[in-house]
Order: sequence, then structure tokens, then C-alpha cells
Amino acid sequence: MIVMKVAKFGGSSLADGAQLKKVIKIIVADDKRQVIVTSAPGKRDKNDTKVTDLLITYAKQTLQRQDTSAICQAIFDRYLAIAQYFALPEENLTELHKILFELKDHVYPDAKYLMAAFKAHGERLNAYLIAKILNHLGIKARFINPKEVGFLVTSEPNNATVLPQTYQALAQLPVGEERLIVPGFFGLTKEGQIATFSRGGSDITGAILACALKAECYENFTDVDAIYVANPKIVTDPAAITTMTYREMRELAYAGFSVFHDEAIIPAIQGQVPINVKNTNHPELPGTWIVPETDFMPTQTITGVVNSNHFSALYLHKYLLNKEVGATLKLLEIMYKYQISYEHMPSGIDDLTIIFDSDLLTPETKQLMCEDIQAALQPDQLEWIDDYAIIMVVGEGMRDHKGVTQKIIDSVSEHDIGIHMINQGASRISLMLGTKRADAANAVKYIYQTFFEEENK
Ligand SMILES: Nc1ncnc2c1ncn2[C@@H]1O[C@H](COP(=O)(O)OP(=O)(O)O)[C@@H](O)[C@H]1O
Ligand SMILES: N[C@@H](CC(=O)OP(=O)(O)O)C(=O)O
Repeated sequence: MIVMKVAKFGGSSLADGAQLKKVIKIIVADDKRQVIVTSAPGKRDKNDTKVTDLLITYAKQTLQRQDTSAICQAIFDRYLAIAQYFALPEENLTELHKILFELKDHVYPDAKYLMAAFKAHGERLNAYLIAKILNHLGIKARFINPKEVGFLVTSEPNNATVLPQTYQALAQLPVGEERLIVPGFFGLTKEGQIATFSRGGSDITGAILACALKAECYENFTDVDAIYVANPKIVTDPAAITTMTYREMRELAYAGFSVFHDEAIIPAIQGQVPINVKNTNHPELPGTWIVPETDFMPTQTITGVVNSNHFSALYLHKYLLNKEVGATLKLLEIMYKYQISYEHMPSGIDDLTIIFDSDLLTPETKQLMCEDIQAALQPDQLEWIDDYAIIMVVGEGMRDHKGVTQKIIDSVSEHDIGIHMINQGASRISLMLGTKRADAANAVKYIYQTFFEEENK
């Protein structure tokens, strides 16, 4: 087995020809970068639209039987501009044009599979084009079609997860002869349909390949120099994280560190492959390493702080709830009946709060669930709280430091921000606070200031 790396380049790194030029320089600078995972072209500037989003429009217009020629041309023009940047002769784009324009003519099992197939083509066409450009520049490279290499995923068209046999199939890839250019974001169901991971899922493809091929490391190239302690859109010039553990990243990514997909940690953990998040625009910088817990000694109390606004909570109060055998079971059965998973369930003696991902709820399911809970448990109070945000503070260093919780709560309360809920994660490396949505970003700022500005004064 050869020593190799998997390198994934995000949409921001592949947005146009100039960005792709930087990517190619990075690829050829290290012979170990043998497997390259590509996203679809992302935004070229703040007001631009990602190719994935253009494809979603194309899919919707197709479903509504509208004229799709303009959107199809807009998508094709993104690829054409990249090809032209490298003076790739236009005949190389004939196949790409055909695949793109004919997407609307295929038969799909249903609207969800149609949407998945359209979305996946952002990555598929980009990987195909990048392999052609590399060959044109004299760099040996081959496009890998997920269908031909057995990249199998579950039959959930737009929220798939990998099937175990995919790992054995990908381990057979002919690594070493030429660079393998693999499109991220999607796989094939056992029935042969395209299904995508959730949004941002090219990170997952990279991690699966890194695990299957026992890569030395998984490099994830993006548009920031490092993963920062807090989202740079919320905190000005936040401190960079040099090294963090898998479980810290998993908790932070889950709660909103959008720089790395939370599900992408899992294959990396399974294969114990270290992850290096780096900047395509400054590849000489060390970036952030995400490593196994065994290889890590915390130097800070907290590693990261993040807020997430896409939650809704159901508050239930009933005296003597703690004595009622089977109460939680009844609740879980109701959630199962409506096929709704829950995120957290902090509880007190007479009450509990169930926190849901609001994207999974419709007004109708909320109403039906409430009616069922009312009938099954007869609570004294049952109330949906939609104005709900979660602040997650994460750090391996939190376990061994006394008074951290107090300090976190004080830094928020001092600024008059009400806390609806406090939940110490079972892993003891995280603390979760519930606040109103409008307060969430400020809560992150104040916690950051307490631990990173006041402590270092
Ligand atoms: N804590 C954080 N550290 C760094 N970037 C963050 C953080 N939280 C959110 N981000 C955002 O994540 C973005 C990179 O992720 P993404 O847009 O998915 O990149 P790509 O297009 O490379 O896949 C950054 O531009 C930044 O705005
Ligand atoms: N292109 C897909 C998958 C992805 O991972 O993209 P990016 O690397 O730009 O986050 C999306 O927009 O969801």
C-alpha cells in the first residue's frame, strides 16, 4: 500500500479558473496527493450563486415544466469559463454539455430523486472537467465515476449515508498510477439511483475515501487559514485552533462550524485518519489539525464556541413526571410514529424540554405530535418554543478545570441575556445553553471575550 493523502477542495476553491489554478499548484506540489475530491464550483464573490444552487433551480423548473434553457446555459457557462481560463479546446466540453442539457429528459423514480440527481451533477461535471484540464496541462489524471467504483449509499435521495461495502470497493481504487479525481457529495443507491449527502457533503466523500484507502491524512482545502475558535462572521479576528480532537470537531460542526461537515468526522475516526483543514489561498500555512483524542493535550480551557439557530423546543410540564414509569417511552413512541428524531432532551423533576432540528418539523407534524402527547401524558403545560437557539461551548480542557460552567454562564448573564436551558454534555467536553435567537450571536461574542480576550490581558 502506498503512502498517500486524500485532498478535498471545497466550492470556494473551485469557483473559477484562477482558483482552480491554485488548486492544481497544490496538487502537483505533493506526490502523495493522489486522490482529489472535488466540490461543485462555489461562489466567486459574496453575491454569486453556487452551481449546486443553480442546479436546484434547474431541477425545480424541470419539475414545474418550465423553460430551462436559460438556467442550463448559466450553469454551462460556469464550466465553460473555467475551461477557457486554461485554453481547453471547446470540443472537450461536448459531453459535459450533453449530460447537463439532457438531465431534464431522464426518468426519475420521484421528485426527490430528480432533485438529488440534478444536485450531484455540480460535482460530477466539475470532477470530469478538472480531469480533462489536468490532462490538457500534461498531468496524469483520471475522472472516477462513483457508479463504476461501487460508491454505494442508503436510499435517502437527499440525505444519504454511506453503506459499509463502499469501503471495500473503494480500497480497490488504482492509486498511484495517475491522480484520481473523484466527485464529492453523492453516491449510488443499491437500485442504481443517484443520492446525495446533506448539503456540504463533499467533506464526507473525502473522509470515506481517506478511511477506505488508509490515507496518511485527509486534507480539506477551504477559504480560511484555519478553523477559528468562533465563526469569523461573528467574532472579529478570532484566534485560530491549531489542533483539536475528533470529538471536539464533531460537537462544534454539529452545532454550526460550517467549515467542516459534522458527519465527515465519523469515517475519519473509523480509519483514525488525521484531518488537516487548510486554505487554498495560503497553502503554506499549517491550518488546523483534527486528531484522535490519544494524540492530544489541551492547552486551552475551551476550544470553540458556536451558536445554531435552527432549533425548536417542546416544553412539557407535569407534576410528578419523575415518578411516572414509561412517560419518556410514550414520548419516544410518538416521535417514532411521526418519524421525527430529536436532538436533545434535558429534563427536571417535573418537566422536560425536547429539542428538535426545526428543518425536520412541519406545522402539521407539530400539531399532531402535540395532540398525541396531550392524550398520552396529559401534561399541565405543553408549549412549543420556536424562538430557540443553542450555544455550544466545547473543549477537552473543560473536563479538568473547575468553575468553567460558572464563568460561561456569568459572561452571558452579565450582559442581560436570558438562558432558557443549560445542558452539560455527557462527554463532559461540552456545555450547551439555550437562548433566544436574537441573543445567540452576542452570547458567542461574550463567551469568546471572557476566555480569549480577558484571560490573555
Ligand atoms: N469557526 C469557524 N472557523 C472557520 N470558518 C468558519 C467557522 N465557522 C464558520 N466558518 C465559515 O466556513 C466557511 C468555509 O466553509 P465552506 O463555505 O463550506 O467552504 P468550502 O466552499 O471550502 O467547502 C468559511 O468561509 C467561514 O465563513
Ligand atoms: N456542492 C455541495 C456539496 C459541498 O460540499 O459543497 P462545498 O464544498 O461548497 O461546501 C453543496 O453546495 O452543498
